[in-house]
This record gives sequence, structure tokens and C-alpha cells, in this order.
Amino acid sequence: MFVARRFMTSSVQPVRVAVTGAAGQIGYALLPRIAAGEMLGPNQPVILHLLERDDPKALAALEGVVMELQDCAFPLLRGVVATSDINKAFDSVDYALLVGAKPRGPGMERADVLKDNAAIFKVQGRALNESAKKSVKVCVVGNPANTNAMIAAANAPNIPATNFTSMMRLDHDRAMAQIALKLGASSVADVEKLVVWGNHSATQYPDLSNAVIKGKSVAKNVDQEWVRNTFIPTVQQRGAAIIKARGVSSAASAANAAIAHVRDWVLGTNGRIVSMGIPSDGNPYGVKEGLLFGFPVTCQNGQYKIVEGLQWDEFGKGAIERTIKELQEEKDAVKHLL
Ligand SMILES: NC(=O)C1=CN([C@@H]2O[C@H](COP(=O)(O)OP(=O)(O)OC[C@H]3O[C@@H](n4cnc5c(N)ncnc54)[C@H](O)[C@@H]3O)[C@@H](O)[C@H]2O)C=CC1
Ligand SMILES: O=C(O)CCC(=O)C(=O)O
Repeated sequence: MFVARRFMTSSVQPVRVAVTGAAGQIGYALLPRIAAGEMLGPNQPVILHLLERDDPKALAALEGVVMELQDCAFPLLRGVVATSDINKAFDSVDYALLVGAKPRGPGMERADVLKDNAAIFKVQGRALNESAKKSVKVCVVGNPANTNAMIAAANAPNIPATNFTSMMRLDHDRAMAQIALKLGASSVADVEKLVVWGNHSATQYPDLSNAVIKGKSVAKNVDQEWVRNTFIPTVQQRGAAIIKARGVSSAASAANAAIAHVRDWVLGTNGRIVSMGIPSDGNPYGVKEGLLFGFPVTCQNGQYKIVEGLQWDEFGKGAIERTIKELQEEKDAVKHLL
């Protein structure tokens, strides 16, 4: 299936954005926002490349999504390629949001979908290598996101490994919201210098030890009992809580986080710290190399940079060790795909 539509001309050249799993629930929440300019800015026209499984139901649903995108009459949307052909989907793309994968159900951990999903990311890494621009920026959302991003990078030798990132932003935003709720911040945006380290899983370490609200230390205004027994488990288990409540996994908040992840990477964070899953090679924190790990970063001119100099206390060191161990176990389980 191939659908392309032109609307109007502009002096700014359109960029190509691939979204996999485009007919899924995150895709449905994500695509109108990309087409509206929320991800790449209000002056940047886009051509969407939408990939779905070669399955009649999935492709019929995708056709419906394309019709709705047309019906929104987004001025920045300069074309839509809707396809189950992976090379067409990644042809000359500047950005790729790899969302399409099997979500976990109630009672499962994210690592439980590793076996089913890992193979998808080998194929997609290879196809990106063959068809995408060498400068393509990749954000992996499909779970387990960190390890999937590592697999895709390992199968795309012509694209810099640093261009493959995984989404930790939902965890970051969840943690910001919990702190703002606890301390009655007038806006979540007042919470700064928060970090979510490690894996997008129940071993992640949401770390508020450096966080501030309007310059005031968060850690000094909350007790350790709340941090360890409420804040950290709430953030770590939020995905499961949403699956339990909705019957399906988070979609609106996941799409929002994907938009924020790519927007900040491309347009910059103005000095604010955000959490991104990035290759651990050469990191200043002594995290084992060869992993895809959530780090604090700032972004400028389309590049991310790890924020240096943050400290972990003994509790933090233990948490970091656990999340490294889990990522290493995931890596060992997929070594045949690397
Ligand atoms: N990193 C994060 O913070 C989050 C990750 N997720 C993950 O995102 C993924 C997608 O979630 P939903 O959209 O809710 O799932 P969904 O099941 O609603 O949609 C997934 C879509 O991907 C498609 N798909 C599956 N394999 C594909 C392939 N090889 N190529 C192209 N399309 C393919 C399916 O046909 C389906 O339309 C899941 O793995 C989920 O666990 C979800 C929320 C947050
Ligand atoms: O939890 C899951 O497995 C799916 C959604 C997700 O990753 C999340 O909400 O954090």
C-alpha cells in the first residue's frame, strides 16, 4: 500500500519521519502531534513514513489512520507513505520512532516480551542501515526499549551507534509528576535536575537526590521513607499500574514522552536535564560499556551530552548495580542478534 499526498509548498524542506507500529495505540496518539509540528517545531514540514505488519487487519487500521491524518488537514504534513515494506518505510528517513512491538499484558515484566520483540529490532536495524539517511536519529519505544535499541544499533554498522536511543522520558516525566504532586509545585516544569538511570523496567533508578524545585532541594523536603517506599516503586511500577487500570498499556503518555524525547534531542533542552537511554560507551559514571543505559543529558544543536558530576549515595550505588545487572542479562539473552 502506498499513499502520498501533497498539500502546499514552503521554503523549508520537509523531513521524513518513520513511525513503526503506526496503527497501534501509541501510533494513534503520536502521529497527529508529529503532523501538527509538536515534535520538530511549527516551521518544519514533515513526510510521515508509516510501517505496519503485513497483516490485513493491521493494514486496514493503518488505512484508517491515514484517512484521519488527511482529514486533519495539517499544513505541515506534506505526504504520507503507509506500507508494510520495511525498506520503503525507512527510505531516506531523517528520524525513526520504533514503536511497533508486542506490548506486555497484566502480570508480565517487560523482559517477558524480549524474545518476541528482539528479532523485530534486528530486522529494523538492518533496514535502517540499508535505507535510512546515515544521520537518522532513532528513538526506540517498543519494549524492552533499551535492549531493542542496542540490537538495532548493532545491526546498523553504517549509522553511528550514538544515533540509537531508547525512551526513558516517560519514566522521567512520571517521576517529575510524583515530586510535583508531593510537594505541591505550582507546575511540574518547576521540578529540575531529576534523573532516571538505567533500564526502562522495574529496576530503573528514579533519582531525586539532585532535584530542585525553584532552586530548593527536593531531597531536603521529603523523608527517605517516602522516597524509598513510595516514590521509587510508584515510578518503577507505573507502567504495570496503568496496564492493570486500563487493561492495555499507557499510550497517550508514551506518545507524549516520545514527542518530548525527539523534540529535545533535535531542538535542545536550554540547559535542562532530561533522561535518555543512550550507549554507555565512554560514560563518565563508570557504568559498564556496551549497554544502552538511561543517563542525565542536556541537548544542544541536535546532540546530547551526558551531564557529569552527579553523585550516588550507597543506596543509589546499589540501585545502579541492579539495573546494570538486568541490562547485562537482557544483553546476554539476545547475544545471537548482536
Ligand atoms: N518505552 C516506553 O516507555 C514505552 C513502551 N511501550 C511499548 O511500545 C510498544 C507498542 O505499544 P502499543 O502501541 O501500545 O501497542 P499496540 O499493540 O497497540 O501497537 C503495536 C503495533 O505495532 C505493530 N507491529 C508489531 N510488530 C511490528 C513490526 N515488526 N513492524 C511494524 N509494526 C509492527 C502491531 O501491528 C500494532 O499495530 C510495546 O512494546 C509497548 O510495551 C509502551 C509504553 C511506554
Ligand atoms: O509497561 C509496559 O510493558 C508497557 C508500557 C510501558 O513500558 C510503560 O508504561 O512504561
